[in-house]
Formats: sequence, structure tokens, C-alpha cells
Amino acid sequence: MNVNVKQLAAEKAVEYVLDGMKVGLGTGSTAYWAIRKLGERVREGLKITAVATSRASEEQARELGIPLVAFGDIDHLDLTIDGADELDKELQLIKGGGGALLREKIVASNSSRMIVVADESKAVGTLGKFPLPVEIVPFAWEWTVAEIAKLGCKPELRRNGEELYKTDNGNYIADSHFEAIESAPKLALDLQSIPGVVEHGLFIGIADIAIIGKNDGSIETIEAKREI
Ligand SMILES: O=C[C@H](O)[C@H](O)[C@H](O)COP(=O)(O)O
Repeated sequence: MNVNVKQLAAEKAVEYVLDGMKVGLGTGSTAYWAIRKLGERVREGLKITAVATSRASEEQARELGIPLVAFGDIDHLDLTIDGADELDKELQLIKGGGGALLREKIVASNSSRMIVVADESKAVGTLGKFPLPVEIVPFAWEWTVAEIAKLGCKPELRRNGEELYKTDNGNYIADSHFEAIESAPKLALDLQSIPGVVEHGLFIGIADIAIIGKNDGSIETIEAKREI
């Protein structure tokens, strides 16, 4: 069957968007389909306001006529829809393959709900096959990278052709090859304690629902189990 599984998951997630909501727009090739569908619904009369997690998503939303607001004009979001590079059954995520992790984490953390949309190749038993993106300041990056390596990975500075890749925030990304991350919460704490690390791509306790598009055309929905 020839299904666009990213589109399938993304469009399902857009069904959760209701009139009057303030919506966070994710980044990447899956979030792209969600933004496209939202644009369609806005043209049909859906009333929402949105903020974007990257310049690319902002541009796409603007072209589609999705009303964007400044961060200073709202204090929280109802729902954010975003993709992921990997996700496990506990809805722990690796994000940042597209370099937008910092803005994505700020936006998702300030949303009442986050829906992660993905194709089934992103669902894994253990996180870490995908190199974990870590956003670091350019100043003394060599030292920061050396500290990251001590956590048991091979960090590689992301490149954009001949140049070092820069995020929308002017920082570098160290793609950190762990292969298997035994404890994502512990690794998150260890990374946060390194001076020079701005943010890392581990999203823990942030996603509420995962909508996974499957190659056979079906959709799996996983809800996060939260302790009350
Ligand atoms: O920085 C980029 C984001 O975290 C993306 O949401 C993530 O890389 C997944 O992107 P895609 O849907 O293109 O695989």
C-alpha cells in the first residue's frame, strides 16, 4: 500500500485542534503535514492562533494564512503538535534532527498538551540509535563537546556543507552517538549540568499523546501514563 504515513499521523493529530485554541506548530517533515492540514481547516473557518517553533514553520504558516501571535501576547498554549526522531513506549522522545529542539522544548513545555506525530520507524524499544542532538554555545565548543563525550557517547558537530551548522538561535549542535540510552532522565540531568550546553533533544514527561502512522495505513495512538 502506498501511504504517506507522516501525513496520516499528522492529519489525525489536527483533529484534536478545536475552535479558539492556541496552537504550537512543530518543525520537520511530519509537522509540515500538520501545519498544511491546519491551514486547510483555517481556510474552512477554524479560528485559532498559533506560534511556530522554527523560521521554516513560521513561513509555512504565514503562507497558509494561519494567524500567528507574538510569544509576549499569550501566556500558554492549549496544544502543540510536533514530530520526533525517536520515541519509546513511555513517550520519551529524541528531537532536534532538524535543529529546532530548543524552541520546540520551550513551546511544548508551555502547552497544556503535546501530541507527537511520527511514522512507525520512529518508535523504538530503547532510545539512542538516533544521535542525540545537543545544542551548545559556540564559545569554547571544544571543551563542551569533550564534557559531553565523557557521558559515554561520540559527539559530532553538525555541519552544513563546509560550514558548521547553526541553529535559529545561532548555536551549534553536537549530534551525540550513544547507540542505547539506558536512563533518559539521568542523561538529561547530566547534560543539563554541563556549562555550554543550552538544551538537549531528550523530551521527558512532555508528550501526552503519540500518534503513529503505520505502513499498512493504520494509526496507533499511545497516551502517556502520568502519576496523579
Ligand atoms: O528539530 C527538528 C524536530 O525535532 C523534528 O520534529 C524532528 O527532527 C522530526 O522530524 P521529521 O518529522 O522530519 O522526521
